[in-house]
Amino acid sequence: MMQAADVSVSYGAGPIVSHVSFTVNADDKLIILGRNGVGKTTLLKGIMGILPIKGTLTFKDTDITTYSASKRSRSGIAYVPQGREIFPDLTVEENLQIGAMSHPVDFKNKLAEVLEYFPILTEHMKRKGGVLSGGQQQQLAIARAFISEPAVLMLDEPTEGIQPNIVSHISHILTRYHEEKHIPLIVVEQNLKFARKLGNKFLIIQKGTIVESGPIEKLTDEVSIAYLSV
Ligand SMILES: Nc1ncnc2c1ncn2[C@@H]1O[C@H](COP(=O)(O)OP(=O)(O)OP(=O)(O)O)[C@@H](O)[C@H]1O
Repeated sequence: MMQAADVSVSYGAGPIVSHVSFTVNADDKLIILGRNGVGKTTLLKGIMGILPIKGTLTFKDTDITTYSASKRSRSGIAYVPQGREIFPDLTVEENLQIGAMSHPVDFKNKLAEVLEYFPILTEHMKRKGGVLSGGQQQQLAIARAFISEPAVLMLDEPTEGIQPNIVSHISHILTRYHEEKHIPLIVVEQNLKFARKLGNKFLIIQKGTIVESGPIEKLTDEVSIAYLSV
C-alpha cells in the first residue's frame, strides 16, 4: 500500500531523518516512537510532502516522491498534525467542510457518517473551533481527516495533552475506523500504553534513524527503557 524506501528528510542543512524504510498495508497500524526531537514529526512531514524527501515513496504502486502535499492529499494521504491545527475562528462545521475540500466526497453524507464516530461534535457544529476543549479539538482534527475518506491516515501525537478518558475514546475510534475502512494508520506517539493498545507494529527512531522495529509484541519494557525512557 505505502512504502518508504531509504527516505531522508532535512530542513536545508544536514538530514534530520536518514535512510528510513518501512511498509504499511491495509491491515497495519504502525506506531512510530522515539524521544523528543529525534525526527518523528519531520518524517511525517516528509511523507505528507510538506518537506522534500530523498529516497522513494510509493503509494498504491505509484511513485509519489515528487508529488506536492496537495497532490498527496488528493491521492488519499491524510495527516492530523501535532497540536491539531484546527482553524480556531471557523466553526466546527466549517472546519469539517475544509476536510472535504478537493476530495470527491458528498459532504452531507460524509458528515453524517463521521459524526457517528464523534457524536460530541454534533452539539458544537455552530461554535468556533477555538472554544472547544483540547480533547474536542483533537476529535475535530481527526474527524476532519475522516471526512476526506483517506486511503492512509497519519496522526502526530494524537494523545498529547488529552485527558485519559478521551485518550481511551480516541484509541477506540481509531481501532474501529481501521477495522471498518481497512486502511493503514501511521501514528507518532509517546504514550506507550496507547501505542501498545492501538498498534500492530512499531518502529523506534533515534537521531533520525530506525533503531528498533517489529510486531508490537516486541515493544517490551526492556526496549522501552533502552530507547524511550528519559
Ligand atoms: N523548521 C525547522 N527548521 C530546522 N530544524 C527543525 C525545524 N523543525 C524541527 N527541527 C529540528 O529537527 C529535529 C527533529 O524535530 P522533530 O520535530 O521532527 O522531532 P520529534 O521527534 O517529532 O520531536 P517531538 O517528540 O518533540 O515532537 C529537532 O532537532 C528540531 O530542532
